[in-house]
Amino acid sequence: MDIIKVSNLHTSFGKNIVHNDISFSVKEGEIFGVLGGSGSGKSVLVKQIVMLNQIQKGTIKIFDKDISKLSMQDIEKVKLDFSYLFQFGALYSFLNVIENISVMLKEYTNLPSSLIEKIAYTNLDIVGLSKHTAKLYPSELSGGMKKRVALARSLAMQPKVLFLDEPTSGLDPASTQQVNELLLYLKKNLNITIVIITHDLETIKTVLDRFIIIKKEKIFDGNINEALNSKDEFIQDFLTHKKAD
Ligand SMILES: Nc1ncnc2c1ncn2[C@@H]1O[C@H](COP(=O)(O)OP(=O)(O)OP(=O)(O)O)[C@@H](O)[C@H]1O
Repeated sequence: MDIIKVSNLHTSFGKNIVHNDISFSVKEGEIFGVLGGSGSGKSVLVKQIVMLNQIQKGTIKIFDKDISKLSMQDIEKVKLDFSYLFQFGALYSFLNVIENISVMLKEYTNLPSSLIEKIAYTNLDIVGLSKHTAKLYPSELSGGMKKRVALARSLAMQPKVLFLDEPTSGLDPASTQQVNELLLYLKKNLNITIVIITHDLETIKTVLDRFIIIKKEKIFDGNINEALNSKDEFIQDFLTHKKAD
């Protein structure tokens, strides 16, 4: 089943044409990548899907519903099924780890605080952090740990679709590998669809089920083997990082 279906999307800012007739779909349960060089419109595209940016031309369907035709009530409902982790998804510096993970639950649910704490600890465990980290403040965490806490906060609301903008940016290779393993673990153990913006070759090769590459137009749609077999020079350069940044 298609969870997201983007059709004939056109986006421009003044004379800057960012998306020229982009269509693709994301299937339930897959880890899907949105790839492209810097400024190619990846973030704008994902923000249009999560309804933070306006669609100028074209349609986006979520769970088979055209998002431009949703009622305010439906928009709120769909937004609860989504979790969007920004590139620099900052933690609240004045809250400890477990409080950071609980923030959304406190704001958007009426659950008793004892249950919220339980859910927060469960998600701390899911992202591979021990309960000894629960009372630490963000300034006491490594970059990789901060990413895990931000991920735990996103997962706490039990989203159907998780959107991640550069989940491994700024991490060393070992932490990158750990986050990649975590994403595969989430896919296997939680019933979740993940859409990732990434430049990271390791993530592209080991984590993504399928991906698109955009460069105004969609220039690729498929899996890593298909991409590696492509005769397109841009795609080959992209996959060897000559053009990814
Ligand atoms: N609100 C806006 N007004 C004008 N131009 C915008 C706006 N938002 C984005 N852009 C332009 O749209 C283009 C795509 O931006 P976007 O942030 O989606 O790129 P990206 O592919 O995510 O880049 P990066 O990999 O560097 O994060 C850029 O040229 C950017 O300057």
